[in-house]
Amino acid sequence: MNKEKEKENAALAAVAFIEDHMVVGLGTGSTAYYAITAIAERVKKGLQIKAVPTSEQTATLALSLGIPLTDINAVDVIDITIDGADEFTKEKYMIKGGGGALLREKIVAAKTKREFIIADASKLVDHLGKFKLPIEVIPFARGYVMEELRKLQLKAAVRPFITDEGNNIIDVTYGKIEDPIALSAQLNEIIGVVTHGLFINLAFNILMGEGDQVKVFS
Ligand SMILES: O=C(CO)[C@H](O)[C@H](O)COP(=O)(O)O
Repeated sequence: MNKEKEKENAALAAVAFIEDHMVVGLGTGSTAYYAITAIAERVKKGLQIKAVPTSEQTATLALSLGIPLTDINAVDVIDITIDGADEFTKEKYMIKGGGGALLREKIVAAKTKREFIIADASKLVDHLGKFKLPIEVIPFARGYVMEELRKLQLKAAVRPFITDEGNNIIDVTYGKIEDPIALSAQLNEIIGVVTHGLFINLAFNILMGEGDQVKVFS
């Protein structure tokens, strides 16, 4: 079974949870794309939802497909969000932000009752860290944060990319993250860090396409 079919199967399984009048968070990336197009098909057939996009890229896509959007600050809660991940463990720890949308993705996830993460089977890992960890920093703090990471003897590189919030991203090579919870707290302490790509206790279910099945991590 190819990776694209696994992504699509996971996306379709998640989209089935959406009901009329829900507020739906729309993720960013190539896996979320399958969910967004499937949601658009249901909207065309009469599904009534309001959607909150996690990036400008997703907002543009959703609008082009006729999905009605709303402002995140105009809703109290998001019922369901469907988003991708760069890596995840069976404990539902994740690295996100490969596409640079981590800040809005994390805010949307925090405001969501049921966050469905969709992925193909290649994203499941025993330990996080093979994927470089994105850290979003305000531009003024870029040099300072790079220096702090150097002091920790970490390999870090500024990504040639500006986020939707006008910030920079530093990608850090860890190899293996032994304790994601401790690392998350440590990174949050660095002045100038807006957020990082470790998502802990934010996924409700992870739906992973594997062959022609969809495996659920809950
Ligand atoms: O966090 C993300 C974007 O910021 C994406 O969810 C993540 O990069 C996965 O993308 P893809 O589905 O294309 O592999």
